[in-house]
Amino acid sequence: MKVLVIGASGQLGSELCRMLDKKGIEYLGTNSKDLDITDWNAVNQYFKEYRPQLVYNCAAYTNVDGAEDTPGKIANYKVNVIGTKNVAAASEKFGATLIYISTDYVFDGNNSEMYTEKSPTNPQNEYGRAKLAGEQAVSKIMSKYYIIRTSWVFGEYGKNFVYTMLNLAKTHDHLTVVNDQKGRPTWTKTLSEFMIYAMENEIPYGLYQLSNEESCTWYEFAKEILKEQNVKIDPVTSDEFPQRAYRPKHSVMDLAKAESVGFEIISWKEALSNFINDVN
Ligand SMILES: NC(=O)C1=CN([C@@H]2O[C@H](COP(=O)(O)OP(=O)(O)OC[C@H]3O[C@@H](n4cnc5c(N)ncnc54)[C@H](O)[C@@H]3O)[C@@H](O)[C@H]2O)C=CC1
Repeated sequence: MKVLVIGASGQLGSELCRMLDKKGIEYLGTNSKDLDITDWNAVNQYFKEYRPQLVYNCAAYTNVDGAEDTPGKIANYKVNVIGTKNVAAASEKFGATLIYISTDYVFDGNNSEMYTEKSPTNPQNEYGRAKLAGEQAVSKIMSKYYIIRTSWVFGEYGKNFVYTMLNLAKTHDHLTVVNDQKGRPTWTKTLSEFMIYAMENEIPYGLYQLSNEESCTWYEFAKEILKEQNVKIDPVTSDEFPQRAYRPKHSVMDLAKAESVGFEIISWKEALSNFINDVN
C-alpha cells in the first residue's frame, strides 16, 4: 500500500513516521516545503504523481492563540480549512483513504458529561471553528475517511505542555497552573498506534475520538509531570491566567468508540511515565 504522511515533520507526524519505520511500513513523508496543502495545484499534482492509497494528514496550523488575530487568523483558515479541503478533494479524486486529525476544541466545554462522537459541536475559538470546518469538508467530500479527534497532545518531537513544565522547572521553584480546565492528555505514541491500527485492522470509516484514558486539569497534569522535582505548584483559575483564545472548561472526550474496535488505551499517567523514560 502506498502511504503518504503530510505534515511529517510536526509533533505527531514525526512520531507516526518513526512508528511506520519501526513496523517496516513504507511511506512518503512531506513537510510544508515539499507540499503546501493550501495550494490546490500543488496538492493535485503531488497526488497525480505519487498516487497514494492511504493519506495521513498531520498538517495543521496549531497556534491556538495566534489564530485569534490577523495574520494568524488567515493562516488558520488557509491551512485548517482550505488545506484540509484540498487534501480531502485530492484523496477522493485519486481513490485514497484519508486520516484527518481534529481536536476537542470543536466542543464548548460547558458540559460536565463526556463528549461522544455524537455530541453537538460548538467551538469557542477560531482554531476550533476552522478544525470543525475541516471535519465537515472531509465528511462531505470523502467516502473513505477517518476523522480522529484528539486533545492535549504531547510527544518527543514538539512544543508541548510537558516540555514547557520540565523547562520551567529548571529555572523556577514556584509555578502557577490553571486548575479549572479539564481534559485528556494524549501521547503521540498512543495516537500514532491508533492511526496505524485503523489502517491495519480496517476499522469502520467515520469519526473517532482518541486520547489517553483518565482525565485531569492542567494543574493535575503539571503536578504529575513534576512529581520528582522540587517545585511548588499552585492552582489558578483561567481568569487569573488570561489567554487570547478561549479554552473549553470540560473537554473530556469519551473513548468508547475507539475501544469498541478493540484498541486498548493506557492512562495518561502511564503514557506520561513512558514518555519521560523515553526522553531521559
Ligand atoms: N498539539 C495539540 O495539542 C493538538 C493537536 N491537534 C491536531 O493534531 C494534529 C497534529 O498536531 P501537531 O503535530 O501537534 O502540530 P504541529 O504544529 O507540531 O505540526 C503541524 C505540521 O503541519 C505543517 N504545516 C503547517 N502548514 C502547512 C501547510 N500549509 N502545508 C503543509 N504542511 C503544513 C507544519 O510544518 C508542521 O509540520 C493537527 O491536526 C492538530 O490540529 C489536536 C488537538 C490538540
